[in-house]
Amino acid sequence: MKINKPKHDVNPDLAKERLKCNFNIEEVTNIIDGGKDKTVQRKKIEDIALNNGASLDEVPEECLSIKERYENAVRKSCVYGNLVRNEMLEITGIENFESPVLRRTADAFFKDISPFMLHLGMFVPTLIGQCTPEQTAEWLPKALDMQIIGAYAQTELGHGTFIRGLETTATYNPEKEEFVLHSPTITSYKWWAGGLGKTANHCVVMAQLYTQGKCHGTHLFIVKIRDLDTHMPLPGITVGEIGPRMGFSSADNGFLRFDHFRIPRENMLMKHAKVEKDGVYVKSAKHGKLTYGTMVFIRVTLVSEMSFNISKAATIAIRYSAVRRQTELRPNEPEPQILDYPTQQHKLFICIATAHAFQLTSCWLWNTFQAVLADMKKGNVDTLPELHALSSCLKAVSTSDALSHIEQCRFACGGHGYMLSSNLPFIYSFVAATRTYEGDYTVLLLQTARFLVKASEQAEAGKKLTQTVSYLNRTANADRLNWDNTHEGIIKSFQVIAAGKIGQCVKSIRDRTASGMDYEDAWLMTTVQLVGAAEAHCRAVLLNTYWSEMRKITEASSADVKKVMHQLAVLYLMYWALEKTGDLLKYSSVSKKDLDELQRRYEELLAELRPNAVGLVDAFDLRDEILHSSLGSYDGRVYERLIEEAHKSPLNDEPVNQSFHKYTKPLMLGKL
Ligand SMILES: CCCCCCCCCC/C=C\CCCC(=O)SCCNC(=O)CCNC(=O)[C@H](O)C(C)(C)COP(=O)(O)OP(=O)(O)OC[C@H]1O[C@@H](n2cnc3c(N)ncnc32)[C@H](O)[C@@H]1OP(=O)(O)O
Ligand SMILES: Cc1cc2nc3c(=O)[nH]c(=O)nc-3n(C[C@H](O)[C@H](O)[C@H](O)COP(=O)(O)OP(=O)(O)OC[C@H]3O[C@@H](n4cnc5c(N)ncnc54)[C@H](O)[C@@H]3O)c2cc1C
Repeated sequence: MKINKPKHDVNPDLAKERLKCNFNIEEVTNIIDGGKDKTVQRKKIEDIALNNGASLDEVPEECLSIKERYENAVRKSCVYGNLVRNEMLEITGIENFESPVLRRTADAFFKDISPFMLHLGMFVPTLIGQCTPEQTAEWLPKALDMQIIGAYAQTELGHGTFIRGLETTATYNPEKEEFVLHSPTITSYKWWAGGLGKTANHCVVMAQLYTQGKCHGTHLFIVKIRDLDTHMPLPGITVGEIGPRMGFSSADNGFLRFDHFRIPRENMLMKHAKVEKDGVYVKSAKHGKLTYGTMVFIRVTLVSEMSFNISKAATIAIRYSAVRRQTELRPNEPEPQILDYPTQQHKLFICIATAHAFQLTSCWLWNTFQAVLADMKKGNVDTLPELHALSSCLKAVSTSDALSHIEQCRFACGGHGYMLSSNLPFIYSFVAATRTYEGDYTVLLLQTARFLVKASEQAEAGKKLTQTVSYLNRTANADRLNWDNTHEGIIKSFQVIAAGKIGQCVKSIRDRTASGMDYEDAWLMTTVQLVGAAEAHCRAVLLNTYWSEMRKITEASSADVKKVMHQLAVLYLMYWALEKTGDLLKYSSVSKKDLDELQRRYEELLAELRPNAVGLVDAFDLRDEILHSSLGSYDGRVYERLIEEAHKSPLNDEPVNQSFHKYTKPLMLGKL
């Protein structure tokens, strides 16, 4: 495999690590990419995007002022957008405009975030999923060609989670065949939408639809908010940026207020429900929640996004841990590489395994999503609730796990991991937002719990359940599972834990209603348990999917690759079994002796994986331009890069800062 040759000598410790690797790295890269041809395609696209140096910043993004950072990000977005439009989409095919390969190259341009991200990330998918064929013909080519730039304005100052509580109104006027968009209260300001503040000239707006004097709930509208030539906000539109936040600092998350702003009837996105010219409302024939489709789509894509982010953090932390030496183990012996500490391996090897677990699960989820879309095309929406439950819990758990693993990667890099030049803080703050946006963690797990409680009741009634909950048919009446210390045994025990927790939730709700509580209160009182049950279900799905997909995908692999992929999956199973010993003790016959044995095997496995650690992160094949890290580059020149980055700090532009003469010296002389 062609590796982008480092310009400098590779750090000797890192070079030695690469000699130790006992499997074919290229083979693993091909598995991650989804095949050899996909690796070739990805590399071709990366060469187009990255070889001309357009992504490089003279001054690091983080050293710029807010305005400069935004302006620089727009500049790079335009260069990048142009490359996507003119060269990259030709290779992926226009239908793959959200291919992870494009997503990956975008990271080389933006340490933080592109102000255009939501244009391709949400605006375009909404047009694809919510427009009639006529609307698609009108809007989509312009959006894909970037003649118009869009945002997705759903959340308001007062409501994000509870979509039915949104207050923006769209009132239909049949005489003029127009909708009037209005923000009636301060809490109805649209708030948060990425790219809305300064970049977008259009946006998709979620608003309460009124026609013939009746409210029909939230629907989507496409709205032009700025003049295409001058970029000035149109009359009736107040738009701006919401201010600095934890991350997302090179983008313009926006606010938007409508003052009786008129749009043509054709601007309601009418694939599912519509308003006729005379004002008659025609509801969706298929399902009431199809306007939420973009959210489901993004939740599905976020699982692969989390795999990518963990793989970046793991690459940085593992390469750094191979270079970094700290603390004598024995007097007069060289300090060991910190990667030799089992505690360090415990923090980091699970990250490699999780990146693979999420990647394989995301492919499986994507196929499930495509199958549901195909069903819906034929008018069958029966599979939608399961997809909603699955995408909700996988989005919640993958973003939450990614966040804690990335934080562990930062801890694993000690003080240097706190430097922005390590890139770990950027990765962390980006992923921190994913736990909240597109549906908060708790809220989404409670959506899954609704589905699980219904499924449990169906299992109780002897009905056959769909695939992801079919374990409830087998385990509904099981009390404590007989512990079986095999891989399949661990997966089964997680299914029994999930079934036990769901059963306990159903019992709590029933006990509470039997004692006089109404159903809503009984549900509310049980929500802490319900969140735990949905998380347990998600763990069972993740473990089962990772294990079975790993076995499938490595069927034709070489023996060494099979072995290392198998070791990672076993590590994942054991890690989670040990994390959840309390649940295992409660729901299975596992003994202290069994758990001690599991712990011993886990520690041995860390040691077995140790020689392959650097090879495994090299297999993610993340170019230095994408990693943006002083600690994680391929050549391991950690200390040299930290010093080079320090010299880029604007505070080092002059030997004495003016504040000394203005403030410090007068203070020292008692003249302040
Ligand atoms: C180069 C390419 C780059 C690509 C990059 C990709 C990465 C993209 C990054 C994007 C970056 C930032 C994006 C951030 C964007 C946003 O955050 S947009 C805003 C997102 N907002 C949310 O997610 C809000 C969360 N809230 C909800 O989803 C719903 O309100 C909630 C589900 C919580 C409840 O909805 P209600 O309308 O109140 O519904 P209920 O009455 O509770 O439920 C009724 C039944 O409907 C079922 N339901 C709900 N949602 C769905 C759904 N989506 N699909 C199918 N079914 C659904 C629900 O379960 C109930 O069913 P039941 O009655 O139990 O059978
Ligand atoms: C970086 C970023 C980018 C974003 N981009 C966009 C965008 O482009 N477009 C857009 O429309 N929106 C966007 N959002 C908004 C985002 O979708 C919402 O913030 C998110 O859905 C959470 O909603 P909320 O802010 O109303 O939180 P809240 O719902 O107010 O949550 C606050 C707390 O209350 C809890 N809670 C709320 N409801 C319940 C319940 N029913 N049961 C139990 N607990 C509950 C939550 O768990 C949480 O702990 C973005 C947000 C961020 C942070």
